[in-house]
Amino acid sequence: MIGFEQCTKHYVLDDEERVILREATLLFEPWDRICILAPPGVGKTTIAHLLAGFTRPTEGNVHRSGRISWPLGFTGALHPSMTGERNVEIIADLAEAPRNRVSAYVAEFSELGEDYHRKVETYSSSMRARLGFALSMAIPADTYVADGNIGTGAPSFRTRCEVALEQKLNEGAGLFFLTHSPRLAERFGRRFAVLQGGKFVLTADAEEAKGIFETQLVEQDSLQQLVEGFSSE
Ligand SMILES: Nc1ncnc2c1ncn2[C@@H]1O[C@H](COP(=O)(O)OP(=O)(O)OP(=O)(O)O)[C@@H](O)[C@H]1O
Repeated sequence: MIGFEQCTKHYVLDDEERVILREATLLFEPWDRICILAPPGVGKTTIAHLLAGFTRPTEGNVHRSGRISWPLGFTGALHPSMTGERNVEIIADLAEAPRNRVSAYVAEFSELGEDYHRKVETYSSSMRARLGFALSMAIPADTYVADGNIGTGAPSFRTRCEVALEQKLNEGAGLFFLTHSPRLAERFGRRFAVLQGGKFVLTADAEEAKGIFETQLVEQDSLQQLVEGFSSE
């Protein structure tokens, strides 16, 4: 099993504590397809980073085994003064994946054309994002980690990303996906949860998760209006 066991994660910023997880447990098989619906700003990226091994829990354990991807589309490892191609070669070597195959896949998938051979610092943010997502799909994983959306940029590229991920899942890979999109959760998930009070709450199906999530959105909106009301007084 992989996942979270009695896991607490909080940040302290300017004496203010932000709790993301509070003694939360969610254990699953690497090939499970878990989608967690959560409103904006409650910690989706942080939780994805915990499972990807980018950050550590404040308390408790994160269990990782097999090949767990970094969050899909992650671009933080790209070195700006190297070309897209050189970055891909280095990352393929580190992941012990065949660099020629990985590079050919990324060049084609990212649709960067000649820019693939230019320095990453010359890329627009959407070009970086395309490179990052193509790389995520090119490096094999047993469990893919994602937060937010699947893919980025133009609708045609997003569709391409969704189709590519679906193919990996159909081939047997697992998915741990935190999102605010019920559509994406329903499309990619087989088990569903919401994040509530810093805990993972598994639901019977996508419909139940969506119901709880929509209530959370309404509550978040009401709270926001309340705060704005106070600050304008
Ligand atoms: N390194 C950090 N130090 C302090 N606070 C942080 C840090 N990283 C994130 N946070 C805070 O933790 C909370 C959750 O952030 P996170 O990015 O994980 O949420 P999210 O659900 O992915 O957000 P969004 O939906 O906007 O993408 C936010 O209040 C954020 O300001």
